[in-house]
Amino acid sequence: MKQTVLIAGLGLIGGSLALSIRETEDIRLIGFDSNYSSLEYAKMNKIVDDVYSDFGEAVVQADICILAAPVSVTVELIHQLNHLSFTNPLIITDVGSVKGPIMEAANQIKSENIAFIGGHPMAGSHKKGIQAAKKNLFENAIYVLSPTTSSSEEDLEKLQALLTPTKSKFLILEPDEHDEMTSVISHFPHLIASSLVHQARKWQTTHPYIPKLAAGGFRDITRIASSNPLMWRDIFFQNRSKISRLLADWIEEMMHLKTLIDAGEKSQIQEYLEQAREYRDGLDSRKQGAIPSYYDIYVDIFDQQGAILKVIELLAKHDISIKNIEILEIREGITGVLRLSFQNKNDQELSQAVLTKSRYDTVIEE
Ligand SMILES: NC(=O)C1=CN([C@@H]2O[C@H](COP(=O)(O)OP(=O)(O)OC[C@H]3O[C@@H](n4cnc5c(N)ncnc54)[C@H](O)[C@@H]3O)[C@@H](O)[C@H]2O)C=CC1
Ligand SMILES: O=C(O)C(=O)Cc1ccc(O)cc1
Repeated sequence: MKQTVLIAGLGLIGGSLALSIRETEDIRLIGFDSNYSSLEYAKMNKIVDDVYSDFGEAVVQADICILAAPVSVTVELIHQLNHLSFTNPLIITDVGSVKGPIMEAANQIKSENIAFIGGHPMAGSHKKGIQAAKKNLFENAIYVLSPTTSSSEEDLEKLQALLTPTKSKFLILEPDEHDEMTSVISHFPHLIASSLVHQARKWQTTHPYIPKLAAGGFRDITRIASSNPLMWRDIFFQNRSKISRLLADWIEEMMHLKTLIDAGEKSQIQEYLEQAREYRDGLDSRKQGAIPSYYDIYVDIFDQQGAILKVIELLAKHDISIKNIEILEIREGITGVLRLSFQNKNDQELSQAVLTKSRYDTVIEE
């Protein structure tokens, strides 16, 4: 019998999940969103079979429901469940970047027919909305699952089976442990990235060349500051106690660094940098990182008109999808370097073969 799967919140993450599971046999995929144009887009592009603008009407039909709205909305939707009646078993999961408040709301679900399993696919982008959704967004990413006392082993297996087409890697975590770790490796770095951008903006008033000088390093470390402010506001608010603790630690760490800098402690500063480099280099993010790094290739190009386009066209001809492109260095008349990022090793290796055949110099850093 066909299972009905509801995705509540058809944005970047909900839309990407829909795209990766929609070809599964024997499921009817339905979507709910408060934004009418997202519903229309999802229906027009056959991302889901049917759309609903009323959560209650949609969720009572579902066998599995994925809540993919902002964290605070997800909490509200969970509370709404207590005003509905469920006659058949229903597995509910979510995709929220913070688990604590969502699991707290889930613990208050009254219906015995609902099994709740927290979830968080650890991949995304700075874009938002269903138009930015991608079928392979979660490939190779960690997908955190947090079962509750309301869910059985069989429920967990059913959910994992549904999510298998995402090609992500499941990791079972306690919600609090999840929130602690994501505050360190995702939420807090985001705050710092935004603060660095603010610092540069302040200095620009007296140093107008700052934007021209902002090179690869500044761009690398502040990339995530270009993400969706509404979503991140919600994340900071929902995980504020953990983030505040990290801020206090960070301020202490900065004070320590200031002491070293003010005292001109060369050797201690070098040791600090060496220790950081050692730890950073040891993080083999492809094997153990929560947020996977992409598979990169560095390509030498010459500063000629259309040089970048030629590389892109060459790869497109071979149906290779590029996840990200960055120009690392290009000055007039001089060789530049393009960093191309791919979703998986296969695309990375295929691209290298294609580019080498066309006489490009490429490097893959191990
Ligand atoms: N963007 C990212 O990189 C990642 C986001 N997440 C989590 O995924 C969730 C969704 O984020 P995105 O898809 O990026 O955001 P988005 O802004 O692309 O999508 C959110 C969707 O929720 C809908 N929505 C907002 N309020 C609603 C309401 N009251 N009722 C019904 N629908 C409503 C919006 O119309 C939109 O379609 C968030 O909880 C976020 O923490 C998880 C992993 C990565
Ligand atoms: O693009 C990046 O580096 C991200 O940080 C994506 C991301 C954003 C939010 C999440 O909860 C998980 C992953």
